[in-house]
Amino acid sequence: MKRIGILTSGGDAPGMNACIRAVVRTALANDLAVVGIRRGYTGLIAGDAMPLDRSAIRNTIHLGGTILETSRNPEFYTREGRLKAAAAVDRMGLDGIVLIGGEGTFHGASLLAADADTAALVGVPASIDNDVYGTDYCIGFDTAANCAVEAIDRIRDTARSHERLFFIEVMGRTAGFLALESGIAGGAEELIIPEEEVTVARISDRIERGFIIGKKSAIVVVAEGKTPGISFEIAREVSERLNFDSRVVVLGHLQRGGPPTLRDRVLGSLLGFAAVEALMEERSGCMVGEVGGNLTHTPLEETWQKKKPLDRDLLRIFPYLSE
Ligand SMILES: Nc1ncnc2c1ncn2[C@@H]1O[C@H](COP(=O)(O)OP(=O)(O)OP(=O)(O)O)[C@@H](O)[C@H]1O
Ligand SMILES: O=P(O)(O)OC[C@H]1O[C@](O)(CO)[C@@H](O)[C@@H]1O
Repeated sequence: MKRIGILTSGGDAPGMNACIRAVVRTALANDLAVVGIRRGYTGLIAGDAMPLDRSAIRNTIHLGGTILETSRNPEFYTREGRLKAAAAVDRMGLDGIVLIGGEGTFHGASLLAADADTAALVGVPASIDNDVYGTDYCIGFDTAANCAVEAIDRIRDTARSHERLFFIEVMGRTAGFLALESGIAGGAEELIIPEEEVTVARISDRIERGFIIGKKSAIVVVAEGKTPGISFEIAREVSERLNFDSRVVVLGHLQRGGPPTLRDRVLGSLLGFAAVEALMEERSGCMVGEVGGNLTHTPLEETWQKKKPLDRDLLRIFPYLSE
């Protein structure tokens, strides 16, 4: 292992820069050359790389987003696109690549490894959705969840003052991690997550029960699921059923930006170090993660083929604490 590349792919996540910084510093300390590949798989296909030295990553640990930029690249879904990427990896003379991204990024990486005899590939989980199997937390989740809790706190002030029902939609394409943890921490009255069957009748009944026992306002946290903006329809139906005024707030991309929390900086640093260590141990086709406080290596295929479950205990306590 002499020369490695690093890229960020999929949605940006706060803490990606801490991870890039850790990869660069660990690699340089071990006499490996590092190049940054710009804009995820778009840059990999184009061979768009820049040398990364100590000055490139200095003063970046506190920055949200990704200094390498990122993309969602349609061409990588095709074998032809991935073969172009493999050819570019050869041209760039890379022995290994650290891929920082989510489950889609690792799905693409697994297919790249199957299509071509290419550089060693090691993934680092980074997604505010936290939906990657093989790690308790993904880089970026903690910052996004704290952003959602702050928003819920602010909305609670106005909800209480006006005696209103609010639907707050958080991100999480097919996963309820953000909704569950921010809902518990923000004291939400109800949760709507893709992992659970939910009906307008159930939501309405729960809110009504709260009113009967003396609540004057309520907050429902909704995971966007596959349909961002779904909260507007749900809010309309619940409002009609209860004959009670409601408002909707979609947090959207607000949750993806901002300085990473301590947890995301530490996780990014740890997993960046671990990724370079894995490459030096001649591992390939795996993702580094942290499970139960231990560093782990999970085959890339498992990271997207297996479904990461929500914390059962958090799901169990929610109905008791929300009443
Ligand atoms: N099934 C797939 N086959 C080939 N490439 C894929 C596949 N899924 C995703 N990719 C590639 O990986 C990129 C990133 O995936 P995706 O957009 O799903 O984000 P992600 O890594 O899951 O991150 P996030 O959780 O933030 O959305 C895609 O734009 C595409 O280039
Ligand atoms: O930036 P885009 O392409 O709008 O992606 C939005 C999606 O990305 C995620 O934020 C994950 O990064 C999902 O929760 C959301 O559905």
